[in-house]
Amino acid sequence: MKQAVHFGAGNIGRGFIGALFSQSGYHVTFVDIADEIINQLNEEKHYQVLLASDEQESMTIENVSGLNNLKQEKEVIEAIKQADFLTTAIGPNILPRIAPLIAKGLAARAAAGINEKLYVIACENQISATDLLKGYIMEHLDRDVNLAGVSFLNSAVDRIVPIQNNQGSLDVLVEPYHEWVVEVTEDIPHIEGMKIVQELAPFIERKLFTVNTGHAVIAYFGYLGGKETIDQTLADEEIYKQVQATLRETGAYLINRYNLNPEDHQKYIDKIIGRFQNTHLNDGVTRVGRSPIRKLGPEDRLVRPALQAQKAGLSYTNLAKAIAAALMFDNREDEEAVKLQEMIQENGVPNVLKEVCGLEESSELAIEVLKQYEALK
Ligand SMILES: NC(=O)C1=CN([C@@H]2O[C@H](COP(=O)(O)OP(=O)(O)OC[C@H]3O[C@@H](n4cnc5c(N)ncnc54)[C@H](O)[C@@H]3O)[C@@H](O)[C@H]2O)C=CC1
Ligand SMILES: O=P(O)(O)OC[C@H]1O[C@](O)(CO)[C@@H](O)[C@@H]1O
Repeated sequence: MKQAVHFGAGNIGRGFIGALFSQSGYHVTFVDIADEIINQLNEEKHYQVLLASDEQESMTIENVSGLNNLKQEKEVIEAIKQADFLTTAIGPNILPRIAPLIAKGLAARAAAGINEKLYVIACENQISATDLLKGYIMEHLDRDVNLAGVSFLNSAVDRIVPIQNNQGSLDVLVEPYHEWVVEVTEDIPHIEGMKIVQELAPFIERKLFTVNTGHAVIAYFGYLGGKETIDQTLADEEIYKQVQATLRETGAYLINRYNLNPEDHQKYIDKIIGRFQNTHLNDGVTRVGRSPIRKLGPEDRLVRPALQAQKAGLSYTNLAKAIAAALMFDNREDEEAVKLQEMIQENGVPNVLKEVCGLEESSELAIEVLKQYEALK
């Protein structure tokens, strides 16, 4: 049987990427630090993916097992030796932590003279996540290790999978929509639901700066407004208009940059807003707003489109307002939110804009964000 090794047996791992491999006839070995999930995968050997829709369809995901990367290093290395695909959905900040073990697996493959193809794909909300992962792996590999059969492919993943409200069960509730786009310039085995493109940039920017920007706007304004979930927040007319105005700004940048058809792009935006309104998902604003330091990074969903819009002479006021709202995300349960608020308390917003967002104090965007921050306060 063909083999996929997937790091991260969480929501996207079980509810999206692992499920597609299983449905494509692969055995999926999930690698995770969560003992409970790993043990359950090995005992039950299957789980359900449930669609968040009126029809409540479900599908059984079989041929799955689990390994704990902290306790079963040898077994993970062996699984990587046998793998046809190695994927991750673990969070961009965790990639450096799993890279040493992946490097050991690749070195073991090379030492055993295994020349079969292995495709490595990081499935994270991050531009060029696989390139980043490759960089971390290379730091732990000797230069002479033969990687001839290994292809590192960048990708964009889009499926809303909320935090699961079913402690003790492997089943995952997911939205019906999904898109997995992989940048490939060679022949690659067919995987159900994987879309192949020659150039990923338009796809990942369109997705990050529409789905993720829109979601972030809802999450941060929803949090400020004391809302619990994304669909509840969107029912607030003022926030709904704020989301639309922000997506008009990212849309103008995307249309200009990638020569998109404006009508088609508006349809794309409308469809995404419809996905956010799904009442079956019960998706919390704190999940969607999680890790604000990462989300405020220079290459991420708020600052990058704002800077690009500014450079292109387009409006970015609403994006600046969203950045200001993100700076106010003071969820005590979120490690990064706590750190962000400490940074603001200790050094002030202009310093955070420089350190976290890469914005000089005198830059037009920093000045606009500060103005919006004061207004929101
Ligand atoms: N949930 C969603 O709707 C979407 C999430 N994504 C991206 O997918 C990635 C994963 O997100 P989720 O599945 O939502 O997160 P999650 O928290 O449900 O899953 C992450 C998994 O990684 C495991 N993990 C953490 N540290 C580890 C380590 N050092 N070694 C091995 N396993 C470790 C956790 O135990 C957990 O099971 C993130 O980059 C996210 O941005 C992308 C699209 C949609
Ligand atoms: O997973 P992240 O990057 O923390 O951000 C949450 C975002 O990711 C998603 O889970 C899926 O794209 C969205 O729901 C949301 O925009």
